[in-house]
Amino acid sequence: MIRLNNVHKSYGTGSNSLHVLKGINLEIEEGGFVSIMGSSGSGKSTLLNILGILDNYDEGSYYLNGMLVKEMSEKKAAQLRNEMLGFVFQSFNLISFKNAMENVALPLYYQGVSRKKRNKIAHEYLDKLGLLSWAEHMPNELSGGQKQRVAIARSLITQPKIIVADEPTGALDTSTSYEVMEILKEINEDGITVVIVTHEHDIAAMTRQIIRLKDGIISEIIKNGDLKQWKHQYSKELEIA
Ligand SMILES: Nc1ncnc2c1ncn2[C@@H]1O[C@H](COP(=O)(O)OP(=O)(O)OP(=O)(O)O)[C@@H](O)[C@H]1O
Repeated sequence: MIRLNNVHKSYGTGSNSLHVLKGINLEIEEGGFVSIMGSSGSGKSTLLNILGILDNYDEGSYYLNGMLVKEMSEKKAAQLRNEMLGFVFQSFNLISFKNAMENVALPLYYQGVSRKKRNKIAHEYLDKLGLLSWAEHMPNELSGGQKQRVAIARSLITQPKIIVADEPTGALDTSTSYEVMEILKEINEDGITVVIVTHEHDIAAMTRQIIRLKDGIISEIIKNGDLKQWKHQYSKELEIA
C-alpha cells in the first residue's frame, strides 16, 4: 500500500539547507497500524506529510497503491489525497464558527454533496463516534477528547483507506489519549490503515508496528510480537537515564 525507497527531504537551500530525511526505506501494508517515533526534530512530521501527500520529497520514490506520487500532476495528487487519505491533527483543526456536524460534513461540501445528504451522513459518523447529542454544539463547547472525535469523524466521512494522524493525542490527558487510541484501533480493525506520529511510548505501544527515526533514517522497526520486549527494554533505558 505504502512503499518508500531511499526518500530524501531537505528544507532550505545552500548553506541554510537542512537535510531532514536521508534515505527512508519503508513499507506499510494495507490494514497496518503504525506509529512513527523519534526525538523532536527527527523528521516525524516531515515523513508523515510526505506519506499524506501534503508535502513533496526531493529524491527517491514513494508508491501509494502502486502509483508513483512524485510524477503526478497536482490535480491527480489532490484527487488521490481526497480519495485515499484522512487527516487527524494534534490541534484538531476544527472550524470554530461551525458546529460539530458542519465540521464533520465539510469534506463532503468540497465534494459537492448536497447539504441535506452531507448532514445526514455527518450525523451517521457523529453517531458512530458517540457524539450525536453534540451535533449542534460549537467546538469551544466540546472537551479535547470530543473535539478529537469530531476531527476523526471528519477524517472518516470520505471513506479513506489510510488515516494519517500527527500527534493525535498530543493535546489530551492520559485517559482521553487512550480513548482516542481505542477509537483509532477500532477504525483499523474495520480495515483502514492507520499511521500516527507520537513521542509517547505508551501510545506507540498500542499500535502494531513502531518505526523509530534517528538522524534522518529509520533506526529501528519494532513489530507486533516484539513490543513487549521493547517496552521492557525501554523502561530499563528510562531507569538508566
Ligand atoms: N517548512 C519547513 N521549513 C524549514 N525547516 C523545517 C520545515 N518543517 C520542518 N523543518 C525542520 O525540519 C526538522 C524536522 O522537523 P519535523 O517537524 O519533521 O520534526 P518532528 O520529528 O516532527 O519534530 P517534533 O517532534 O518536534 O514535532 C526540524 O529541524 C524542523 O525545524
